[in-house]
Amino acid sequence: MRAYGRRHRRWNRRNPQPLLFVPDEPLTLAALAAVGRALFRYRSELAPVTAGMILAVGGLVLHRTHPEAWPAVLTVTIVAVLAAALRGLPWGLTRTAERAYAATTTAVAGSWLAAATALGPGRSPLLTVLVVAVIALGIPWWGHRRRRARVRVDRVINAWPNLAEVIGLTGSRIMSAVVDTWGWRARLKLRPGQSVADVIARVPAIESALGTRPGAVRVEQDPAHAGRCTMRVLAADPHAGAIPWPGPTSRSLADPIELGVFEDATPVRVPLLRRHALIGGTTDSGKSGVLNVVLGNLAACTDVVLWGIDLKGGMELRPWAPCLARLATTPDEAAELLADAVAVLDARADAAGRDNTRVWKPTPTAPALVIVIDEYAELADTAPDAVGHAESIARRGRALAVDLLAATQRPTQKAMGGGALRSQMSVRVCLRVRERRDVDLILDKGMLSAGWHAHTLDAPGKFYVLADGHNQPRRARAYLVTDDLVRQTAARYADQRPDLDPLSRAAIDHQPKPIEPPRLSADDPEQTLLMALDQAPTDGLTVPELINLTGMRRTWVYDRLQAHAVAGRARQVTRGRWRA
Ligand SMILES: Nc1ncnc2c1ncn2[C@@H]1O[C@H](COP(=O)(O)OP(=O)(O)OP(=O)(O)O)[C@@H](O)[C@H]1O
Repeated sequence: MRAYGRRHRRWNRRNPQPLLFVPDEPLTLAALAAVGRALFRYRSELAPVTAGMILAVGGLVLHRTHPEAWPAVLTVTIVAVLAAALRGLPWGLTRTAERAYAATTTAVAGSWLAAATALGPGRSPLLTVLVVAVIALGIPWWGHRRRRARVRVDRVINAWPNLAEVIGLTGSRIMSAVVDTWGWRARLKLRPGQSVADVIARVPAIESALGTRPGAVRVEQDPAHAGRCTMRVLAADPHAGAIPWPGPTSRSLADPIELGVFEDATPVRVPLLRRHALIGGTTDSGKSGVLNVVLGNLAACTDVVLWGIDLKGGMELRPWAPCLARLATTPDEAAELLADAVAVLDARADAAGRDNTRVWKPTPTAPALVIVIDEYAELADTAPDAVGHAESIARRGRALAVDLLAATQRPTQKAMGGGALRSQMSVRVCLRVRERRDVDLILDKGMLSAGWHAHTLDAPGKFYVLADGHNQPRRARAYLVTDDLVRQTAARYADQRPDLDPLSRAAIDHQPKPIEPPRLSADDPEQTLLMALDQAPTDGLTVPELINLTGMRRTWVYDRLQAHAVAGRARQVTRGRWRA
């Protein structure tokens, strides 16, 4: 190209020449350049054809110059086939299918070259065989998912400088990129002055520029360098389906609890010993689901006594009753339970002071006490006295192994009884929230702008976790503990539950009320439900009453009621009240 306007030399700085360019090379050269660029761009797709052409030319040259060299060609082929099949060499292939493909292709290509060296590539049917082989071996190549992904990534890397300019990240560079099971990830080096917050703020623009689905891009800070980050592009959502709970992995409170899995399939392990935990999220975001995973693990720990507070009439925690030493379902019971926990705390603090020990080390004979509270806001509203006790436990409980685990929809100042409690909770699990600002309420100030975008979580059980060892906004999904698994797990570990140590027991100056068993008792909850519906009063029973009677979870009761309604075995008398 050259600048237009040799005839307009009079143009100078004051009267600038319009910036017009015309090609000064012939059209054929421009066309050749375009074809060359296209061949280079599609070099991966064209690789089988290119290989076929190289073989044809190679065969011709060898036949003309060294026709007697075909045994040497065959020997090299055998060595190359063995290297590809056994070691994946020279491409470093690890998968069996890829090694088999490489070995087959090498064997076919080498045999053809040996034949062409001896006989000449023009000898019938060698050319036909070559064309058929290129097509037959090309099909798996063209269809190979990882190869196509790699090509796409290469193109993005090449186009990144332009894309970055459009997105508003001018000067950033992709340093390396790797294709993985779920998509690909790249290490980004930012221009001096740019920060990861700038990249996070531009995630929707990046998704648009890369042409991905919305919500496909994740950005993680490089812990070692403020000007670097990892950008993950997920071709498909690894958390699209529910992940079944594999069963308890902890045997002691000292073991971290496995809540679910991150998007790269690594498990989410959260330490709970000497930590209070807050689980927040809007309604139906999966708070009880996370509580179930935690309870399922704690039920298997022989050094923890579990107490529960569930002011929804025991709807969520009653199924765990066999493993709970106490369950409060009314505000008065909750206040009493927390007061007793403070008494335990005081006794332990006294003992620790006398013995000059700083921390209470949980053992099966001197277990920790974990108090699980479902819907903390309800407690703050209906039992304000209890809030003072909860705050006292939050402030002093960690060293003495009395921990709180609270779930709530919105941990506002009011709901958290002033916020003193929240500030003591060092494990935060944030499920889907309705309003963006709730992210900062549940996690901490500034977390929303730091990339903890819980308002974009799109399925129950998806969460972000902030805890020791988890300070990056990585999405995870909690395991799903089905109602049947809750029942089985609670029944399995019921006999192994430890009692409080004598010191703590003595601190509680009254005999706690035993957990009320369900009024009807058939072994099969399905039978219990049908009996309850049969014997229900004329205005029917509410769902919480049915949960109480069957000992099953809300979702189970709803599902069974729908099924019985369809089969004509149950009907809704008025809204929310059921009978046979
Ligand atoms: N990890 C999970 N994977 C898949 N589905 C889940 C998961 N956790 C919960 N769910 C489903 O989401 C629904 C709501 O879950 P859950 O009752 O735990 O929500 P919640 O936040 O406790 O609701 P609420 O605020 O009304 O008590 C249920 O149908 C449950 O089966």
